Amino acid sequence: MTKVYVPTDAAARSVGADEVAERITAIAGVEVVRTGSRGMLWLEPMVEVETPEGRVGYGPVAPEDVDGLVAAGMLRGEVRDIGACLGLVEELPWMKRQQRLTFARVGVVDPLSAGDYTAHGGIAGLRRALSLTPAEVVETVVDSGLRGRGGAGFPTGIKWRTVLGAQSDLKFVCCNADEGDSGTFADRMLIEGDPFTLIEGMTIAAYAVGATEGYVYLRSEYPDAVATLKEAIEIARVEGWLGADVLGSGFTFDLHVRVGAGAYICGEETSMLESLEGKRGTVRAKPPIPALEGLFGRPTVVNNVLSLATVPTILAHGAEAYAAYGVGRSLGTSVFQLGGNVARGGIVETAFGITLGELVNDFGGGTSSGRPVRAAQVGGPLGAYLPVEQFDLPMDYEAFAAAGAMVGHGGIVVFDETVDMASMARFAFEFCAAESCGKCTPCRVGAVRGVETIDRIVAGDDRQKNLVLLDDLCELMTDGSLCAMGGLTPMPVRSAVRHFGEDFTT
Ligand SMILES: NC(=O)c1ccc[n+]([C@@H]2O[C@H](COP(=O)([O-])OP(=O)(O)OC[C@H]3O[C@@H](n4cnc5c(N)ncnc54)[C@H](O)[C@@H]3O)[C@@H](O)[C@H]2O)c1
Ligand SMILES: Cc1cc2nc3c(=O)[nH]c(=O)nc-3n(C[C@H](O)[C@H](O)[C@H](O)COP(=O)(O)O)c2cc1C
Ligand code: SF4
Repeated sequence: MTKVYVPTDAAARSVGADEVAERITAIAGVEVVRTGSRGMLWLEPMVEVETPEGRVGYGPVAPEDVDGLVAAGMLRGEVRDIGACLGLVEELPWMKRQQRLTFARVGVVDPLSAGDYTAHGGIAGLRRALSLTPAEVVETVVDSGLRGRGGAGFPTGIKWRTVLGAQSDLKFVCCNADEGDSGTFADRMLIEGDPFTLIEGMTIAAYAVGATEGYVYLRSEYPDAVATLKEAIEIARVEGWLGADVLGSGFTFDLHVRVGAGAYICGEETSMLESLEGKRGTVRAKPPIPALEGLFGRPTVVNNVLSLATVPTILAHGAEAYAAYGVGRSLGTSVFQLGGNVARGGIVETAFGITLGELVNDFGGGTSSGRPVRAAQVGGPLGAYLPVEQFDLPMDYEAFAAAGAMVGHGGIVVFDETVDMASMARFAFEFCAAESCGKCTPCRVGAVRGVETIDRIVAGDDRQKNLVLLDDLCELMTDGSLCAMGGLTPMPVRSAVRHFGEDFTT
């Protein structure tokens, strides 16, 4: 029987996936399977067709297309490529060129089927972890080279080693699923498409450091992810993957979901901890680091969704297998996210070392406007703007840092030649002014003064003097801010001035 996979994630549903599924279900001889999204963003749901001979097509299908596709024989497998059928031929190679480890099951399995999960390799990592000592699990993660996928790139295993070594009667694992950065959506897609992987990763983390309780701090803007994760946790408890005696090992760990309230700053780990404790989300000074004094003052692992969701594959296949991907100190794969003015937006999981240009042009297909690409902002709203002349930069934490940029969470937002970089720099300050927690002066006041300074530069008011003032302000915010909100806002500003200075004249 022909199987048609129709995504269930929020983005796909917002463009009619439920109706597509309904219409296709009515066709004899076709089974509809709802999975998470494969990760390609389109204005129609990306549907995949599989016949007994294998996968025959992957492409966008709007509800009103279904009847036409049936008439064309596509759903009976007579048309080999659904993309070609719709005049779009790029999608299948786009998927095949990826190296999906963290996202291996996303778009393949029913997100809430425990049977599907184990049939596709789920729980193998947890079983392996439970056969090792906690210290051995930690060292496996250290050896894999995994670095924090939330943006800062701190080695995950080293963080866990600190928590393991801390003496306390109570320890926690907290997953940062606040995903506040514009142009990032991988955390959401992972949770909506393969939630058990995150649960498994958190359970392994808890075993490794000696924690008994975990929290997922999930943004309220993701109601589908909240519902999916809560249901997955219930199922995991029934399966014995969580609870008083995980897989009969005697180890106890349970997990709770806490929903944020729309503050970007609550993605900063110490604000997130304050919020989890029921307080207003403001930044705590570090040290002490959360690894030593985190949630309710106890040693706490704080990791991003993707850092935790990558741990099961590392445990299942070994540190060496994971570290075989990547370059330099940027090992493994990263889940890059293409957005903005790009022809084919979506998730691209590949080994580190791929260039920015390959991602934007080969995977992304250039701009959606058809005009030439002018710049990409990498790493969210606090990341640098890179001109096309720098698109041969490899996606590598150190190479980006050397270029005055950051890989961050792997979000890439593309702009065409019509972008005005002075207004983008102004926006960086505006964003900081709106999202600042207000605790320290360089950020709270500096962001407002930054907007005014850029306005004077663009108006041609004492331009040279104000450019110097802008540079001073950026230096002060970088060095004097309590957290990376104020500390990194100068990065997009300075990169815009450095690479696109012509936009700052009247
Ligand atoms: N994902 C998003 O939506 C988003 C949004 C805004 C910013 N960011 C990212 O956040 C980053 C900044 O985050 P940050 O301020 O938490 O970075 P950081 O460098 O202060 O910390 C990174 C992580 O390493 C831990 N750590 C640091 N030193 C340690 C040590 N010696 N031992 C154990 N653990 C240690 C920290 O507790 C934290 O968990 C930026 O680079 C940006 O890319 C991400
Ligand atoms: C303003 C600000 C917002 C942040 N938002 C997020 C976020 O939404 N998700 C995230 O994982 N990390 C975010 N971070 C980074 C966290 O503070 C922290 O470094 C991360 O959760 C650690 O996990 P990792 O080591 O697995 O990346 C943010 C940092 C700052 C300064
Ligand atoms: S840099 Fe901004 S967000 Fe961070 S503590 Fe200071 S005021 Fe708050």
